[in-house]
Amino acid sequence: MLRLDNVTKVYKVGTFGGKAVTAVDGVSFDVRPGEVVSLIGESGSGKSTIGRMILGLTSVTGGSITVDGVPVKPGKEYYRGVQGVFQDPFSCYNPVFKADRVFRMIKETYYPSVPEPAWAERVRAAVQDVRLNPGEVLGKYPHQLSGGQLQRLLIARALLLDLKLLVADEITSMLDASTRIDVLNLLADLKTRGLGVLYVTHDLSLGNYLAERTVVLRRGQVVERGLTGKVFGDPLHPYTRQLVAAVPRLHAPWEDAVPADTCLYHEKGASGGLLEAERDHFVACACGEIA
Ligand SMILES: Nc1ncnc2c1ncn2[C@@H]1O[C@H](COP(=O)(O)OP(=O)(O)OP(=O)(O)O)[C@@H](O)[C@H]1O
Repeated sequence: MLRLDNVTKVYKVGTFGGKAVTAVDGVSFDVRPGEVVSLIGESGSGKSTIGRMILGLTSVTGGSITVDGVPVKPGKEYYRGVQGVFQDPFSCYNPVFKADRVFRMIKETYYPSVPEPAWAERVRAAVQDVRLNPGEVLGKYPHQLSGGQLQRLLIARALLLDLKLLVADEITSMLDASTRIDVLNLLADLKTRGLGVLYVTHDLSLGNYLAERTVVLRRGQVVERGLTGKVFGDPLHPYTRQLVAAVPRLHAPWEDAVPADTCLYHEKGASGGLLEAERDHFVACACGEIA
């Protein structure tokens, strides 16, 4: 469904755009219907840039991004099937309007001919689907709702469309632990409706909890990707090993990652792209990481 092929993003920065920052460099992966793929990497690795390109919020410099074979095309039809939810739910609402105005905008744009009572029923159902009580949340201003409630209303809003793909960018980072799990479980529910979810996070344990497949990004490049159990159960790239070793564990001391002394990619004589080390488990060259 979502497919990125050799995608690159170069930002022009500095006076008159004289300098170039390569934020994303030759990235390829896909998201299938009914699965969550997590995009993991340190700050500045290019995760949000990838999300923004998929949502048509910034242009692609090279390569291609398609949804069901169709290139990203910002506009009404595209956003009917592809939506984003972001880290700070408050920034998505206008504080002077009641929070459920986000639903009104969907109706005006996509469903102007649906009669009001039928629309109100659809909104109520979508709000219940995200485990909120319509009577408690509809009709309130954003400041009268919690971050978790606002985040869920944004997901409900997305559910009112014929959604194929949801880009969820750090959506749980401002939530407390119990609300975070609620929202994560909600994303997991979306899978059962056949939606694809790209879950952007720097938190490996949340990605591990939720995602069928994982893409590990470093400095704009994919260093490892594949089935989540394989990527985190048997990390092949030194950077992924560092990430796994850095996950805090209760009642256990921090562990150092085992330093890599060989590059699997070159050991296996791979060239170009990623090495398929085993089925559904790919790794990049790690020569630059070997001491
Ligand atoms: N609009 C922009 N103009 C210039 N450079 C940008 C722009 N947006 C991002 N960058 C640069 O691109 C790189 C990737 O940024 P991006 O926000 O995609 O990373 P990220 O992995 O999402 O980071 P974080 O986890 O901190 O949000 C960084 O070096 C960043 O400074």
